[in-house]
Amino acid sequence: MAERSLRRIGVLTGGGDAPGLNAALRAVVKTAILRYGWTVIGFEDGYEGAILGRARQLGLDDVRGLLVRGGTILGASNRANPFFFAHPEQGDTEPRDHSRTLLATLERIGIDALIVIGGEGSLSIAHRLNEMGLRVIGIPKTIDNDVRGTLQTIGFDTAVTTATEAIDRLHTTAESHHRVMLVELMGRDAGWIALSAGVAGGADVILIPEIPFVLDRVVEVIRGRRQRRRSFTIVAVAEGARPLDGEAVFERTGPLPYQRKYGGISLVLQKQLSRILPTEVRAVVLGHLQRGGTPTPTDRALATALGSAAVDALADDDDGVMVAIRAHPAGQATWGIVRVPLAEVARGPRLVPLDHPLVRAARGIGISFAQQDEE
Ligand SMILES: Nc1ncnc2c1ncn2[C@@H]1O[C@H](COP(=O)(O)OP(=O)(O)OP(=O)(O)O)[C@@H](O)[C@H]1O
Ligand SMILES: O=P(O)(O)OC[C@H]1O[C@](O)(CO)[C@@H](O)[C@@H]1O
Ligand SMILES: [Mg+2]
Repeated sequence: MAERSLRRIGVLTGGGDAPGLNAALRAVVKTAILRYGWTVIGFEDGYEGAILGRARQLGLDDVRGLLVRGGTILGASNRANPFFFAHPEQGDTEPRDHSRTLLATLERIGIDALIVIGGEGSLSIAHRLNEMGLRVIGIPKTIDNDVRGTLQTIGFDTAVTTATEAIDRLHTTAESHHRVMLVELMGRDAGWIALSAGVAGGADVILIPEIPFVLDRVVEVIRGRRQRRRSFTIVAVAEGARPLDGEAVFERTGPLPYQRKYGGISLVLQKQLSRILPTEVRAVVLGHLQRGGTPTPTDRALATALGSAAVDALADDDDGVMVAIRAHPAGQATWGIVRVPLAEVARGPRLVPLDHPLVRAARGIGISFAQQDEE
């Protein structure tokens, strides 16, 4: 039987943490033990633990209470990349390719297959390791929701819930003080959080990386609202948003193209708008509040379904795939689980399509994206 051929599986949580990671770990461990009788080894701090051999067995007692707990009991890392890693015990002064070190570590610990719970970055790494012969199953998690092949990632719903609540709160104070409030939301190169929370929170302007903005258009919206006796304006800004004639605001964290840390666009806009407008303009960077705290019921359910399905995929002898959420083709349920090749996931981040129904609806109700040719 397939389930007897796999006895000892590894699991790690890569990239930034996200609410629901622990719920996914719980589902992996419980399904592996209760349904298949396997042993589960958890690697600490993402790929770092898999390279350095920092690992521990996870039993049923270790995952008790995890459904509602934010973060990840294994620790995470959004820096440790086995293909570009400075090994502390091998005297590396510069990062180099340690993918073979990782494979040797897994072999030494006796891992048959690895479940990688990660975002687009960690799953791209998982794809490369799979090409080198490691048996891998991916689970999509990231508050950014930027993973190809799945409708939704674990953590996104919680981040949008937190961001929406923040916009709701900013509304009342903005209105009382007749201010322009800019709220900067995470998401890297994708605008999913800003779009979803912006629409759900009733923002007046939404700036996302997929639609480069024109500052004059933002000014026009604020002035237009004042003329209609709306004395305040809420602007939801994705951290990766960029002006049509300029660049996003980020720091480089390394030489590779994806080694960027976004943040600060709302403060730049605050200064620019303050120079032009008589109105008071304030900026709020919501930051890691979006990644913290207990997962929403939706994220708990997705994490449980995806975690359990990843173990089933291994039991079916599947390999090199990510378990994903798709609209249910037969329509008996609102969603179903499919398996998507990691090669597809590694093609790059999933950005907001310009014809997305939320973009259309936002425009329909008068929300501005500050686009150059906007009506
Ligand atoms: N396209 C890529 N190919 C290979 N490695 C990547 C890629 N993008 C990012 N990485 C590396 O993968 C690791 C994790 O990436 P990243 O920080 O983007 O997290 P993630 O898995 O996408 O999750 P999250 O976006 O939620 O933080 C980092 O070491 C990063 O340098
Ligand atoms: O925790 P750090 O290293 O500041 O990373 C922040 C980044 O991670 C994310 O929260 C998740 O990918 C992004 O939205 C954000 O740009
Ligand atoms: Mg990512």
